[in-house]
Amino acid sequence: MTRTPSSRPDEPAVVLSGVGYSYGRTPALEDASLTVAAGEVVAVTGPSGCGKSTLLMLAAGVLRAQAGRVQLAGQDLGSLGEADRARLRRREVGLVLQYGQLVPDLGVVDNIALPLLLEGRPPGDARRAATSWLERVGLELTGDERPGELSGGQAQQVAAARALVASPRLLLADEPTASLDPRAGRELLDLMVTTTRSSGGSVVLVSHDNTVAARADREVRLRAGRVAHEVGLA
Ligand SMILES: Nc1ncnc2c1ncn2[C@@H]1O[C@H](COP(=O)(O)OP(=O)(O)OP(=O)(O)O)[C@@H](O)[C@H]1O
Repeated sequence: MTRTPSSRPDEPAVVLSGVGYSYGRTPALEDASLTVAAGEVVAVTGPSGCGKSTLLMLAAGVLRAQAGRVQLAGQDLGSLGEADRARLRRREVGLVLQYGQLVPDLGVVDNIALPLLLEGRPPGDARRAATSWLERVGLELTGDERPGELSGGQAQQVAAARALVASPRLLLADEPTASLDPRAGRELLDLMVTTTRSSGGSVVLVSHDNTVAARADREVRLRAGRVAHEVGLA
């Protein structure tokens, strides 16, 4: 497991303070706050359109908060330019999005290896680690398949492997099991939570699914772009 010098073990993985975000005239989040402690697993739930994915994208620094502040691994994202935000995200965050978002022209193993290659790991090492993650997420593939040849569930498993391969300090997952059958979904969720936690990392799970929320220490419910309710589950 590798930890970067910037991340202290007791520092919250991410802190969102009074954040706001609108897509043009459509408000998505307003004055939303959330702190995810080191090692914590948080489920973000709420009805469609309440701002869950937007919150996740702000936490990852993919979107930039229009109000309030986001600190990722102790760094204020608002003070960083695009390139520095991308670098910090690459180092600290594993992102699993709803539809996998894999690189279409790369084979499955190369997709999984990508975060390690971008960190400068030798290609042979990176591919070996990627191949072992392919098995750990439960896929029996050669590794040369292109994302276009995968089912939705397989694409989610590959996306999870890509997010986990670099031992992220913060795993952010948007409906990570939506395309999987219940058993495969449970197994993938377990793998994501136990692996990230065992290396001291934190997990944020966005989901409609109660079984996903039940896997968390704490559930944060959003309603119409605001944190409506927090439920301790542990
Ligand atoms: N790219 C976009 N352009 C315009 N409006 C958007 C965009 N993405 C989201 N929105 C709007 O922002 C609001 C919050 O959307 P968001 O996707 O964050 O909600 P969500 O809770 O994740 O929804 P779901 O559970 O359906 O995925 C909604 O009103 C949505 O229509």
